[in-house]
Amino acid sequence: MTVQQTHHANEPRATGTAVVEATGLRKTFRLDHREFVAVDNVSFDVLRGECLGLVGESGSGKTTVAKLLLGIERPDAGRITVNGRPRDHGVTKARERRRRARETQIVFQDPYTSLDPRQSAHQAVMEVLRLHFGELSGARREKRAGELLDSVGLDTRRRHALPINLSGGQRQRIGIARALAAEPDVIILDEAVSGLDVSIQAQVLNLLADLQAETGMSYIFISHDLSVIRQLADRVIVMRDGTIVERGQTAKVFDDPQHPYTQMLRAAAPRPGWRPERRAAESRPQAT
Ligand SMILES: Nc1ncnc2c1ncn2[C@@H]1O[C@H](COP(=O)(O)OP(=O)(O)OP(=O)(O)O)[C@@H](O)[C@H]1O
Repeated sequence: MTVQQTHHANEPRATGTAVVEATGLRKTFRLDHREFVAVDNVSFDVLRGECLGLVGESGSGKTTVAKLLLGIERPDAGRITVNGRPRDHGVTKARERRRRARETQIVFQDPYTSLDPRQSAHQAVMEVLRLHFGELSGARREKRAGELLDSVGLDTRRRHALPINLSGGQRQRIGIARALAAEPDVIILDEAVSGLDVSIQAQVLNLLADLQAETGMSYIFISHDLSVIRQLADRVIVMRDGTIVERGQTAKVFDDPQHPYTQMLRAAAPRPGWRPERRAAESRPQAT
């Protein structure tokens, strides 16, 4: 096991209302003049207040599903609705883009590339607040920025530092604070804790669970790491080569996987007691 257990794992929170509904999604790319199917016949919903896990090896189509949901990629077939409204691709009107940003936000794996290197955490959050809550006074927005940065645990000194002077975990917290600032219905977390040290990973997962309990928003949590999915996701979808091979309540799918691919993923995942450092020490030549 690479991360500690969080205290919120798999507590039922969802309300039963679907925020996101995806039906029959298909996405192909052209590679070397050949058609390549990245996502094929993928259907799922995300309930209000739930965390849906999307698990699968690299290249299984998880990020493509996220891009389809955000409207960054256009599906070749299928339909996506968010809060009952179809999510068509290629929206150009600023007002519609803003409305969508209030519905869905994404936090990427590498916060460094998605953050503006010239902006501090405070400035990044203020920018989102100005965009979405222009009707609030400057003082109210300042107060809200302070609350958001408090909630992700960035202290006064760090919230005014530039990203280059922060650790990976601290930068990830900026990404989360910025996503939260829009008060979205759904946050997509795409390998959002994968690059972090184990202890920081556990802190960020706990933070996400706490924030979800407070706000009732939904998460789509994308990861190739079964142990982090197990901690946060109520339900899980297992993807392989662009298709869903298994789905269900997270504990049930991981404790009793039915599909050979899920069984293989589980067998390949590090278990409690697995200590890479011990293996390394064992194979290291003895000092003389
Ligand atoms: N713009 C694109 N053009 C061509 N092929 C693409 C494009 N985007 C994704 N693919 C291909 O589609 C497949 C699915 O990619 P995707 O990024 O969705 O997988 P993933 O499960 O998120 O993997 P990872 O965990 O490595 O990000 C991969 O084989 C990828 O190379």
